[in-house]
Amino acid sequence: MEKREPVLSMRDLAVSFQASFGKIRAVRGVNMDVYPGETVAIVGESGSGKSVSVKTIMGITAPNAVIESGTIKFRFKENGKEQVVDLLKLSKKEMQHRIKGKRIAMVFQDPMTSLDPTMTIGRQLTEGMRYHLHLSQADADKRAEELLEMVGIESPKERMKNYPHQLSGGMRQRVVIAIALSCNPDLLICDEPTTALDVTIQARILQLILNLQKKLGIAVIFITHNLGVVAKIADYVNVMYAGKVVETGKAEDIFFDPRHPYTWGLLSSMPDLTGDKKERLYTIPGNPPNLANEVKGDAFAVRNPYALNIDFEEEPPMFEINEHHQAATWLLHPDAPKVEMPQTLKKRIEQLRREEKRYAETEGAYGTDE
Ligand SMILES: Nc1ncnc2c1ncn2[C@@H]1O[C@H](COP(=O)(O)OP(=O)(O)OP(=O)(O)O)[C@@H](O)[C@H]1O
Repeated sequence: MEKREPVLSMRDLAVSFQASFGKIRAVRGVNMDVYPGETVAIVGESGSGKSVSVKTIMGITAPNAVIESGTIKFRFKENGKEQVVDLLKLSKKEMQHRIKGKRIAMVFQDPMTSLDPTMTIGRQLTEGMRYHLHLSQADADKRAEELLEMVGIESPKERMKNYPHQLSGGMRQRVVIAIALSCNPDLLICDEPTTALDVTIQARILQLILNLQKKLGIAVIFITHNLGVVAKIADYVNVMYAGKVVETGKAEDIFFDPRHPYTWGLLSSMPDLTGDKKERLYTIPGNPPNLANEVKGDAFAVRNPYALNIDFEEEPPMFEINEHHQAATWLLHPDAPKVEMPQTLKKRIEQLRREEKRYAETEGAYGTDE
């Protein structure tokens, strides 16, 4: 069997920001692999470094960002030949010409940040195709119409003449997705793509991304702090805390066999995990650490009811649970005391399993595409 190679492979990425009071260590050594045709979710509380990690992939970090270390290898075909480049070594011009919008595209939370209010939808859709794919205006127009149709926009010919403000929020995000897909990227990065939309529209946009991902077979990195969303879309999950990935695994590892107490906390505090509205939810005590200070030991220790003495002294390495599941917690050290996840979480996971089974049996879609 042919060896599977990741489309994107991030190693030891560390990014900090220069602030007037010192350095903020926003991303502190992140590894991540994304394979063709698979969806990798990044989850974690606000400020855990999700956005900074993916913005670094695109080379769009803030001017005060400093890349302290790391490599981001990206594999793609160029002129029929396979290429592997370290995105961190490419110039701005090369990123613009060879990668951005062409081979890696991004969908942000607020569609208005990606759309130009002064340009028609048609022009915004065709620009990238003309620049990257060298299509004639007529061919680009034709493909733009097809793309709008694919993302579920009716009367595409008419819509092409509209300006962004003439569309609803949900429609605007569909247009952004169409633009992102217009040059057939190998990797699509979605940073909270549904958060700014109202709940019913959120489900539809999510279903759209899911359908397109399946249909086109592209790799997707999906950032969210909603684990309910992750359960529906992800093949792999990276749980981030204070600038690090603290647990990584297949979706079933993270949802059915979580090992890091932070993941336990996240799963216990997610309201839409099981859909039981009456359930009383857990809140992870305290706040994430201030990354302007040096972190000693495990950054989660002070909030962790299961912390061991060593957690306050030494940072835990990644312990392997199986070949695709790892977690950075001293609880997995062979000498650590046996600690189990909280009973209430165990019950939630059992309920989630039952729901998954029911969902699989009925093949029920949650939300529809239209
Ligand atoms: N330009 C900047 N200057 C200083 N600090 C920054 C800058 N950009 C981000 N940060 C800090 O970096 C850390 C990580 O931010 P990031 O946006 O990646 O978090 P996140 O996990 O994506 O959170 P959210 O879910 O709220 O988007 C935060 O502490 C944030 O305040």
